[in-house]
Amino acid sequence: MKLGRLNHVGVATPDIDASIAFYRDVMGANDITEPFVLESQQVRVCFVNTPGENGTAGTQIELIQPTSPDSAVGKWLAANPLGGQHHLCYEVPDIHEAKAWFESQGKRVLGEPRIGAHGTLIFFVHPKDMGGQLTEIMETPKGGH
Ligand SMILES: CC[C@H](C(=O)O)C(=O)SCCNC(=O)CCNC(=O)[C@H](O)C(C)(C)COP(=O)(O)OP(=O)(O)OC[C@H]1O[C@@H](n2cnc3c(N)ncnc32)[C@H](O)[C@@H]1OP(=O)(O)O
Ligand SMILES: [Co+2]
Repeated sequence: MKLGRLNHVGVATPDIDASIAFYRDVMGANDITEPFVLESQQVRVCFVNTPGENGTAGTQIELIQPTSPDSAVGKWLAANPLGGQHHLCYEVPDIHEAKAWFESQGKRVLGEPRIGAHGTLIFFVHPKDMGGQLTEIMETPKGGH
């Protein structure tokens, strides 16, 4: 498998509007997308775009607020009420090759690849098999960033 760029850091929050104000007013972010609900993942999500180099896209902070306490992020927030780093997302050129690779390494791939918040195929690998890090794998968008 060929590891691509770190596409985003997933940051869970109990209040996405307060987190947007924090990234804008404290962190000086000037490129934050409008939040939208991704019902399939029971999250309200937006992206804080950080500057890249030489005109390339930088890594994003993916702010995720659960729409239900029974969701993956809702459960995580119950144990981490302030929120914080929830997962890392790396790009790969071929999502199906990557899934086969992680399974060959004995890592638990959570479900079949599905369309994620960036509109490309993604899957997650269980944190207990990844040194404690919930890891999202995402197919590199065809048109780049
Ligand atoms: C914006 C949408 C975008 C997209 O999908 O495109 C997203 O990124 S959505 C993000 C939300 N979706 C997910 O996180 C899907 C993948 N996650 C899961 O399937 C579950 O959260 C899972 C399987 C990792 C844990 O679910 P479970 O029901 O087993 O919850 P437990 O609380 O029992 O956790 C078991 C065990 O894992 C530890 N854990 C849970 N979440 C995390 C995490 N984010 N990072 C690290 N470790 C995590 C938890 O502490 C438990 O450990 P233990 O030692 O047993 O207490
Ligand atoms: Co994500």
